[in-house]
Amino acid sequence: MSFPLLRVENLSVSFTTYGQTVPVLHGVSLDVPARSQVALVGESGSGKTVTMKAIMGLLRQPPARITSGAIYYDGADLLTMPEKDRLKLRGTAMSMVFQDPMSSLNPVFTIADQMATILKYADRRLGRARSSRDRMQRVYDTLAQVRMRDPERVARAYPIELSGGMRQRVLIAMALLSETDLLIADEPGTALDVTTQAQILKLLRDLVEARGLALLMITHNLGVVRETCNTVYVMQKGVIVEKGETAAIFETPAHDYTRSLIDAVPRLTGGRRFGTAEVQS
Ligand SMILES: Nc1ncnc2c1ncn2[C@@H]1O[C@H](COP(=O)(O)OP(=O)(O)OP(=O)(O)O)[C@@H](O)[C@H]1O
Repeated sequence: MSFPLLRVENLSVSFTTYGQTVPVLHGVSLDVPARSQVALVGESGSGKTVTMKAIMGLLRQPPARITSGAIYYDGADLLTMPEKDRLKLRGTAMSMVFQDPMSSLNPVFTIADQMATILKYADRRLGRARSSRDRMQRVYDTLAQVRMRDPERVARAYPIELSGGMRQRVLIAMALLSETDLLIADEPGTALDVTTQAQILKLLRDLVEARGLALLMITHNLGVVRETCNTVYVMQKGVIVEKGETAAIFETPAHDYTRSLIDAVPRLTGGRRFGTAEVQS
């Protein structure tokens, strides 16, 4: 059997709180082939974050419990492999870009400190030797790759000294530090104004394409999907209700729920789409 880079197969998860068990994912399956850009879209509470956490091994069990399924990375089941092998993959083969830069960056350390630490751990996990000078050079180079004009100044800064857009770019740089094959992005730029978010999404798409990475984008916004992904999985109440090429999904959505997500797409140009009519603000 040939596997895509990432395959989630028949994944079911439930949560037990106050003695009550509530299933939240019901047999979720999705594929992310190498070098593809795939979106998992659904409204708040549909189960996107739980899916992402299960993939990254960040689901706390309990209260969560994976009741069925498998998650294959490069053909190996992440759910049954020894924890040390899984840790090796996280932050090296697959990395995350989080949506909220302020809570993902440590306010008391400079950007350089935080990036160098990530690099140090990635090097250690991969058994790679690198001097601290080489490490700093790599930090500057990576900041330049996310289009920071003055990487050395940014590296010296504390998170509070940077704008929201710059902080989001730092998070992308952090995810790129390791030679990752798969980037999982959780609504990057959501907290930013639409123009800055559009720049962040373009940057992400350019980097993913230039480096031949696979991208799994998690979002509630089909507008973000249109900017970044070729394939879409639509999730509702823990079930994948529709899957298809992005253009086809926008053209002929098969599911009522998908149609309602399309109708709710905020325009990056300002304005909003209601049905087929476009209203400019
Ligand atoms: N720790 C938890 N304990 C109990 N239930 C949880 C927990 N985490 C998530 N859930 C439930 O799982 C379901 C899916 O939540 P999830 O966070 O994956 O949604 P989401 O699609 O990512 O939403 P959002 O876009 O708001 O982040 C929700 O019903 C939520 O209440």
